[in-house]
Amino acid sequence: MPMKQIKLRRLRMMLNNPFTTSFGTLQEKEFFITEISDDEGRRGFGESVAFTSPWYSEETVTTNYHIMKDFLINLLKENDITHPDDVLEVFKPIKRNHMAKAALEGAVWDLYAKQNNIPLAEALGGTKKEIDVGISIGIKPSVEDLIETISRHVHEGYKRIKVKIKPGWDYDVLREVRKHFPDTPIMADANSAYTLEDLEQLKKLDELDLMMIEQPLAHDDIADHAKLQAEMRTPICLDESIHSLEDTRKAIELGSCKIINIKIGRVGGLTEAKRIHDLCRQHGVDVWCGGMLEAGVGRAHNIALTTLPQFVLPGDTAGSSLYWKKDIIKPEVTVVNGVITVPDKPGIGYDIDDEALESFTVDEEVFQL
Ligand SMILES: O=C(O)CCC(=O)C1=CC=C[C@@H](O)[C@@H]1C(=O)O
Ligand SMILES: [Mg+2]
Repeated sequence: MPMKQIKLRRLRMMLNNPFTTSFGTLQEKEFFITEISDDEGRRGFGESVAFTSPWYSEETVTTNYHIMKDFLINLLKENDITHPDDVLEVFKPIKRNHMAKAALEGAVWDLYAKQNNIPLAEALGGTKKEIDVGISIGIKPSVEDLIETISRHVHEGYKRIKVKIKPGWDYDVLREVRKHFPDTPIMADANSAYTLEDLEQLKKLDELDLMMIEQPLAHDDIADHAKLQAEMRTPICLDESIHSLEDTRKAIELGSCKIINIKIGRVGGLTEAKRIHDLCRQHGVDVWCGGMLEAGVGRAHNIALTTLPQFVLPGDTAGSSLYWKKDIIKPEVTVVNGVITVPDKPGIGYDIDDEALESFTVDEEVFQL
């Protein structure tokens, strides 16, 4: 694959609404937009998803920069890439740092699709023309506030509502939510806030007919989740503890979950995401695409991945305007009645709004390949 140069841009964007999880509140997002160009002037784009502090995983915006600049870009320089799937292999000597790897691999995939004049979704083997999406709601100051927010999004047509929970903000809150929305698909995300000592409290959630409970136990656990799943009727979905195809295989073998949330950044890129998808398909494990409060480029990658057939549950890729006053792609991602129409232009399918991109850039650096 012809590749000429890489540009790393550090961006800073304000979220429209603060996002609160069991770890704290996020108001601003800092991340990298990676751009790989070829001699013909084609440009492939990727987006890093780590946060500024390591609360979700060990990676941060700064570790992403260090790993890309000091290791991964050199590996791209030194190795021939004939297909984007090669990138996973080329990056193998570097342990973990999946979000840094995915940020560069995503740009290679977009460039490849553009060089072949096909949509990224098609390059990945996806077939859906439309995808169903849900929305993730952060922890709110009061139950009334939460009910009001859910009500707004249910009326907008989002296909499922994800509510963040933590000890002290779980069963009673969800019971109220269920009372107000008896027929809405509702799920809970605990971001690893519980242990097996909370078994009785977690089992109470079985009454509420939730679609699933996401990552109730430790961020690095697969074994205890298997014990919990054996005790609960509600499907468990793993997020934080699935980093690879191998993790997925073990989780399936142990019965740690019935559903997997695939995040491209968390698993090291689109190639690994696709492999995890394929294994889940073989085993009848449902998957959906998670979100990391992405700007337009990351959002476009999520949409392309979601066109694969085993993404049978609505993902977290909501419309751009819920997150940003202005996004960095044109047009922005729009959701109508909980559905996104997959773009059919080559690559990620959305144009980059260069003016917006420039306006959010705080730093940039160019590397020749
Ligand atoms: O809207 C989105 O992009 C999804 C938001 C969301 O639920 C999450 C974003 C980032 C970290 C987590 O708190 C979380 C998740 O765990 O899925
Ligand atoms: Mg989660």
